[in-house]
Amino acid sequence: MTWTSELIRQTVAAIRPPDDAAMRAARMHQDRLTKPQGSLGMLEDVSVRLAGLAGECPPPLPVPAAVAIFAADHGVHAQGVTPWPQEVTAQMVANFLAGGAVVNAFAGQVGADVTVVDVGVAAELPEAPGLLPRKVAYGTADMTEQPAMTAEQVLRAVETGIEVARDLVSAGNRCLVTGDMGIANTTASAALIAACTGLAPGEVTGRGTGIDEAMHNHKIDVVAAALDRHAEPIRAMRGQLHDHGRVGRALEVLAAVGGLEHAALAGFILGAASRRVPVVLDGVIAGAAALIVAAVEPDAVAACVAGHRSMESGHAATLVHLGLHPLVDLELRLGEGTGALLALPLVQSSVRVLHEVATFDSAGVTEKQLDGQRDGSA
Ligand SMILES: O=C(O)c1ccc[n+]([C@@H]2O[C@H](COP(=O)([O-])O)[C@@H](O)[C@H]2O)c1
Ligand SMILES: Cc1cc2nc[nH]c2cc1C
Repeated sequence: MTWTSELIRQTVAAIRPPDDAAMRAARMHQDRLTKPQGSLGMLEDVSVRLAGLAGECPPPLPVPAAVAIFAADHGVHAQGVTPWPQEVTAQMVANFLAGGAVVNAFAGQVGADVTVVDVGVAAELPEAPGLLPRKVAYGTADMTEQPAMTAEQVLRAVETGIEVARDLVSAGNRCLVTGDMGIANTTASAALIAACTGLAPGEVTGRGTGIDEAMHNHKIDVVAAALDRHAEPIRAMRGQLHDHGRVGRALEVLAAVGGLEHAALAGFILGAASRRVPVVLDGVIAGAAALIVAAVEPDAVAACVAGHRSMESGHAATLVHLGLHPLVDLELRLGEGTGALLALPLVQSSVRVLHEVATFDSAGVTEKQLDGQRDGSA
């Protein structure tokens, strides 16, 4: 069985490590700007990381930005892991396209374009402006019974994400934002997070859209059952050194317990990284996809900015594992791309500082005095 494709291979091969010289230049430039050194806190780190990604200082302004909402359904829904009926996925897609969801309000507020991608919604969706019909399957299979996706399906979904990233960048976008919609996708996310981090299902399985304790306990058991069934590919991925098989091993785990939107999001992140364009991650679903990306190509994480920390348990551990620091923490647990969109102006502001803020020299502002200068002895 082939667990990679020419497009995926080329995309991964194009990903480069961050450029040290550009990062050093950005750090030095930050230190010359008219502000006390380090006073922009985490925003300075974001600007330095984006300089490393772009390979130049200052990096391009991450404007304009576009959010891609990958929508799909999940066979594991049949296990009773969420109180919401599966048709809500398709209904929310219609709501996104009509402009009536929270993601539309937030995208409007920050000037981001919205694209909705049907990568695996169980229902047939009518054509509509703003909808990319890229259905790979009518939802996944139940991961407690068999792999959620076939090899062919996971590859097509990853390729879809790569192509969406490529097309949004070709259209002029300089920042990509992840969005997702899929009833039951927090169960698949928990399984991916447990598989990639080695943490126990009870530590990474959250309450999703809001479930009671009994359903939460059952959801943990469902995640544990899926991990047991697919223990072999998970062990193979976690035991691997960085050899040539790492892409296939990670994608086999993604196929076993992931969703079609996770696969497309993984491709979207890889596509952004290969084009050296930043991608702002939303919550636990994008985080789970990013863990697979890190297993495929660790350097791709340099393209990622963690927009926020979701309330969903498992997301905090995911960010620690990725080495990413969330920009905002507003106790959100909505998905759609909402947390990432709120963080977008912070990312953009961090880079604008490198472009526009005067230096002490150019503005004629006196710099902080050294100890010796203050007491007149130097
Ligand atoms: O982004 C998050 O961290 C997040 C946390 C909880 C729920 N969600 C959203 O809620 C849906 C999945 O919830 P559930 O309970 O059906 O698994 C899906 O459409 C996600 O976008 C998203
Ligand atoms: C109403 C609703 C909106 C959502 N947006 C993202 N996931 C969602 C889940 C539900 C149930």
